[in-house]
Amino acid sequence: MHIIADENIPLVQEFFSELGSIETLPGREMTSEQIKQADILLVRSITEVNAKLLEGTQVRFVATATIGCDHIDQEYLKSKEIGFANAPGCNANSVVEYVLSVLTLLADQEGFQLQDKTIGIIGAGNVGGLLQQRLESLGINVLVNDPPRAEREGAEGFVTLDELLAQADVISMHTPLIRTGEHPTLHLLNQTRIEALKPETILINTGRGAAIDTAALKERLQVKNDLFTVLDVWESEPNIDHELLELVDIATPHIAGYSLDGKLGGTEMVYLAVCDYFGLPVRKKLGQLMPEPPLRKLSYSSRADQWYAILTAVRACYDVRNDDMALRRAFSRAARNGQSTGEAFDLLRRNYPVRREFDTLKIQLKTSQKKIAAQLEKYGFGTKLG
Ligand SMILES: NC(=O)c1ccc[n+]([C@@H]2O[C@H](COP(=O)([O-])OP(=O)(O)OC[C@H]3O[C@@H](n4cnc5c(N)ncnc54)[C@H](O)[C@@H]3O)[C@@H](O)[C@H]2O)c1
Ligand SMILES: O=C(O)[C@H](O)[C@H](O)COP(=O)(O)O
Repeated sequence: MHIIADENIPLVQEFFSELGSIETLPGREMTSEQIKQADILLVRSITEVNAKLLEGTQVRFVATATIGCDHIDQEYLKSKEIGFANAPGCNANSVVEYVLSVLTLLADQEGFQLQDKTIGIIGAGNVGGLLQQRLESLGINVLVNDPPRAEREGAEGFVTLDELLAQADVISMHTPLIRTGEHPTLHLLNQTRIEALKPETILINTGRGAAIDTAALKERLQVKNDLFTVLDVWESEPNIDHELLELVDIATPHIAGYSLDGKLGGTEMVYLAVCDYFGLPVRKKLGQLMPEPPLRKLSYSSRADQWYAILTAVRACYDVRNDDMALRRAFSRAARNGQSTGEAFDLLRRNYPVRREFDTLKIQLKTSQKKIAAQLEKYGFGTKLG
């Protein structure tokens, strides 16, 4: 079998080489001509997979090593009996840790306690649901809006979008991009809803950029400048709106799900899906291909304060400010040199540094610090007393 894969799918050779020949290509520019001879096409979210790409090829199976599928024309695939898989939940924990990094940073900077805030989650699937669990275990009040789930499971435990927007101090968006149907998310936060946001609301979007109307958000920020905004995803990536970038407080290049753990999990999931589809034995396991690196250790004995321990641990693992700075620097450099900022956006994503998840950091504490250990564990860190 001939397999064509996006060049940014880690361990693709290691997982797939026994199944056939592998060719890797830049995902943004993949053409029908290039993939003509492929039996299997492995993509990430930057490749539009539709009739234009697949017509005239012999592709029999498409897999995306991502959670989101809005770049795939699944109806077309069905009509041509081409198999399909994505990687549900593969990087959910990474996104949750991104949000925790944002929240702890803001609480520290602005001097508030997370337990005093109401956090509204829009879209409570793998990512939003995990975030809800993590926040509730920390004693934070959470409101959830997810109409498809509310219809299936009953309204209890859910609020309407307008209730959430009116009550939440922090809004975290985790919806897929859905353009049609009963519950579309395209410009879910439209002008009216953006205007209705309470002053000082913290708005975080790690779902898909087009769930927010960029023009309306820009207008609110330009006219009132009274929101705190955190955007990881943008309309028209990689050619994002420069004025909006200047206006938001934390700006990152769609890397919330980019922990190494999340990316490799995505590769493993699509490998398993290919084996299943073609009835092939599963011969590779992530653990064999990438033995766990030794746990990193952090000693925490200097201060008895719980909050300081949390900040230290979160920052040691993932500090969102580094990604914000990298994006702004890359854009200034590109503008100075007359280069495309779209390319700079993609380059940052392609060369993203290794980021490990919270459970790979073990925090050594004194036996007297049991309470701190318990709190750190709720964030997902490993701890060791004594
Ligand atoms: N920034 C990143 O790096 C990153 C990483 C992973 C996923 N994502 C994005 O996050 C999205 C969500 O991921 P997930 O794993 O939780 O997906 P999921 O499919 O498990 O959950 C999505 C949830 O959104 C709900 N939903 C659908 N329409 C809605 C609407 N109109 N209003 C409110 N809720 C609605 C669904 O019912 C579902 O519960 C993905 O589709 C992807 O686009 C981004
Ligand atoms: O949907 C997803 O899984 C995420 O948005 C993922 O992080 C996207 O990464 P990309 O495919 O753009 O590299």
